Amino acid sequence: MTMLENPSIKYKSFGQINLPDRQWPTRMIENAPRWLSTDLRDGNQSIIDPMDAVKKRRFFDQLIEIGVKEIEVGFPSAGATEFDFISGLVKSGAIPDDVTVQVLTQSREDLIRTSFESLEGARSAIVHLYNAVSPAWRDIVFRMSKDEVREIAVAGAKIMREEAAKRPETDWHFQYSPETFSTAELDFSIEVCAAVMEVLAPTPDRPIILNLPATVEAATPNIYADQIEYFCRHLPNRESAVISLHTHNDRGTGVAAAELGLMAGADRVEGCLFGNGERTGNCCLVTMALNLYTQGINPNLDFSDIDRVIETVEYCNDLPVHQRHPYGGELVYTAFSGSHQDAIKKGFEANSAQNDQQWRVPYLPIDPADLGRDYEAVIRVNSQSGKGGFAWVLEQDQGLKLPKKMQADFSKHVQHMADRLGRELNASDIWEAFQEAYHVQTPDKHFQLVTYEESRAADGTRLFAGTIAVAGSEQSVSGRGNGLISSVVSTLEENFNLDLKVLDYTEHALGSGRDARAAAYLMCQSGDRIIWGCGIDEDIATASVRAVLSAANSAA
Ligand SMILES: CC(=O)SCCNC(=O)CCNC(=O)[C@H](O)C(C)(C)COP(=O)(O)OP(=O)(O)OC[C@H]1O[C@@H](n2cnc3c(N)ncnc32)[C@H](O)[C@@H]1OP(=O)(O)O
Ligand SMILES: CC(C)C(=O)C(=O)O
Repeated sequence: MTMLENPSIKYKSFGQINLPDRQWPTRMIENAPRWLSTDLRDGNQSIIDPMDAVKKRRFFDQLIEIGVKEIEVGFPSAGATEFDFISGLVKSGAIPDDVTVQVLTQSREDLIRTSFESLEGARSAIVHLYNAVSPAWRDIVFRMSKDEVREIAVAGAKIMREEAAKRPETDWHFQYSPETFSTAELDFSIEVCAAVMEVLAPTPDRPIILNLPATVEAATPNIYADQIEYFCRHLPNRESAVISLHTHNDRGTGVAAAELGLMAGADRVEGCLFGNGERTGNCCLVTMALNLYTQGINPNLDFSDIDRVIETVEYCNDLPVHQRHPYGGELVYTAFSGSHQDAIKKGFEANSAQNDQQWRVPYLPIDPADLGRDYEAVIRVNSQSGKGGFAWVLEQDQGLKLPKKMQADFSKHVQHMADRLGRELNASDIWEAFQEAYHVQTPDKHFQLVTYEESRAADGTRLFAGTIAVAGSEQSVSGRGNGLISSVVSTLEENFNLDLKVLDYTEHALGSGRDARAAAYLMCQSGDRIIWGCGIDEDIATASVRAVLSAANSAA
């Protein structure tokens, strides 16, 4: 092979479809399509080690749990593993009444007959026949004329009709795919499909499924949409056909093509979870469905525990789901960077304060909780993070709502830890940094609270008395009146030679029920330093005394 100076000359533009009055660009998707999962066929045929029966069954059960109602369970004539799995599944009674299984076959007599045999006893099933129709396959693979290629399909359809008639106990449905549809002449695809329809005689009540594959994605998604609209407009007896889409992702736009294909008039979408499939994969059903969800359309598929779905898919396919895969990837809701974290934190606060249910959180197109992801997936802290990030983690993990100015103070400690460790900080790292920075319940500190009691004098005045351990030895502190904090501060100043001026104080309840506690935050000036303290205890009064001691420890 010689190297060309400009290899792009090997390829030529796909060109346009002659459809000047195309309607799809002004249409919207308004309803969920019918979904077919081809994970157990197109997905399975493209993985290094095809699934065994155990994996296939686990995948099948997962699809049922998600709510997929049409499932291509395999290619029965591929071999004993496939045949036995399909036949076993049919006989096991594991196919729910509202689920229809589908099998794929080339248009070859022996393979079609084997496919029907595998479905013996099924309540209802779809037999899916295919043959390629585009010029390259006609010339290179079949070495046949158009008429001969059309005849492959017609002959196959006749055998399907015959095999179905032999087994009237099953509710048979037929599907035909003009494989390589998107690179074939549209009028020829229509001609072949119409010929198949003549044999199988579909009606509006018992329609045929015509599945129009972009077997290899070769053009922009608008071209595929044009092809679908053209096909729908020119197919004779259109009302007796369900138009199904089967896109691949060679150009990275398999989902986009399927979305535009729905606007162009299709009724059904075939694909695989997380886009598994030949080469770059099939249309990703997760992305497709959740894209609808974010437009206010119920996709009729349940991804509320997406991690469980990922676990199944990764186990059965033995392939990882990429961390950035739309909706499911481990990192797709995660913000590490400061300004993103700040906006997300504010978004969550605004979202919980608003009355309507409209989701409006910057940087998050979907509520991760809808897919079973919790706060840990959303904000993660490393050296790129800002105060919004760790404040969010502390709030979610410990319930602490740090005052804004204290966040800035704590930020230095977090930055220091992130730089020192050179890795992401998890919730327990941040909590450890916080406890260390503010001497929260650290037993080796200068000032420790030993006892604290509160009572009322006869005239109602608040009295408090406590014991502080200072560098190992115990000292009493006491005070009266409402100025609990200032009393403790002045006791400390008088007895322990401390210089603390209280600048700001906030407190809030922490947790609820039997776990209810309180947190108090204190900002003080000591000389020319600004010092923060934090106290956490069962009641506000004790928490605030602890906050004073926390600040005192920093000042000491
Ligand atoms: C785009 C898609 O994903 S299509 C689905 C593809 N999936 C699979 O192939 C997985 C399962 N397949 C298999 O296990 C095997 O292909 C089998 C067992 C079904 C058949 O194997 P083989 O008999 O060795 O045939 P093979 O698949 O190599 O096909 C080659 C022959 O079938 C013909 N052929 C290919 N597709 C079709 C078709 N859809 N209809 C009719 N004939 C076809 C080819 O032209 C070729 O004919 P030739 O031998 O006269 O040149
Ligand atoms: C058999 C058909 C539907 C197929 O898998 C494809 O064209 O990709």
